Order: sequence, then structure tokens, then C-alpha cells
Amino acid sequence: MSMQLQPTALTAENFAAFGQVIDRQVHSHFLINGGSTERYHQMAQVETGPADGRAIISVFRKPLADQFPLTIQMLERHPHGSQAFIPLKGHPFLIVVAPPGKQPDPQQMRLFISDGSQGVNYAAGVWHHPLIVCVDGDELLVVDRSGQLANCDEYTFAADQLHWVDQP
Ligand SMILES: NC(=O)N[C@@H](O)C(=O)O
Ligand code: NI
Repeated sequence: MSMQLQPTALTAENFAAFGQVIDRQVHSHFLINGGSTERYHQMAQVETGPADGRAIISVFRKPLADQFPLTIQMLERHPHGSQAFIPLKGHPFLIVVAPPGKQPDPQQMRLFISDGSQGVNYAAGVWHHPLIVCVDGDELLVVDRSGQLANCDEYTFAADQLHWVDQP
């Protein structure tokens, strides 16, 4: 019997164990360029880890692919670097995370929902589900680590550990 994950409000405090929230609605900013531009400075930390790690910028475009109600079969983590997801089209998206550890604790798994103006930056080692979009073909900017080191561990839940999420 799988359980439904209920959303937790996406705030800096609630998300602190998983990384940072990239949210212009609450983040401070200052004026630059002669007062013509507001800079929302350093909203998140890009971790690139050891060796040849470097930060790269990508875009993810994802079809909806009849995914709701979605059973959370697996989570993944990037031990050597952070990973940020920032909406490009202003659509809500779902965030499923669990704290760092040898394997994800299903009891500590949390669901957050971005209102489409908020992005998230998963700290290195944070367990998370691959991108869950709510609109077909949605596009998000992704900032994460590239390098020679393997940087993606996956964990598949046992049948008695399954949870599911529904479309917001
Ligand atoms: N693998 C990849 O590029 N993306 C995943 O890490 C993800 O979190 O979607
Ligand atoms: Ni990832």
C-alpha cells in the first residue's frame, strides 16, 4: 500500500536540509548599472566538488507523458555537485527530495511545489526525483556539475516503501 506525499510549503527554512530556494519574491536585491537593474545576488551556491568539476548550464524540456498520479519508484543523488532547476516558462513543477545519506529514508521524503517563479538548488548528495513537470513540454534551466567523476547514484524503493504524488 503506497502513501500519498502531501506538499510542504516551499520556503528557505523548510528546504534548508535539501539546498536553497531561488525565489525573487523573498530574496534581497540591490541596484546595479546606474540604478537601471535589480540584482538578486547569490541566491544559491553552485557546488562543483573535487578534481575537474566545473559548473555547466543546460536546459531540460520534458513531455508530461501521463505521469500523474506518479509513483515515486526511485530517487537519485549527485555526490560531487549541486543541481539547480529554474523554471523558464513560469509553470509550477514538483520537487521530491530526501536528506543526504547512504540511501534515501522514505519517511523523510518531502514534496514541495514551485509556483513557477521559484527554482531550487539541490545541495550535493541530496536525494531527489528526476524533474516532474506539470505542463507538457515545460522547460527549466539546469545548473550542475560536469567532470570525469561519476556523479549520479540511483536508489530504487522496495514495494513497501512506495509513495505517490498527484497533479497539483
Ligand atoms: N541526469 C540528469 O541530467 N538529470 C537528473 O540529475 C535530474 O535530476 O533530472
Ligand atoms: Ni539530478
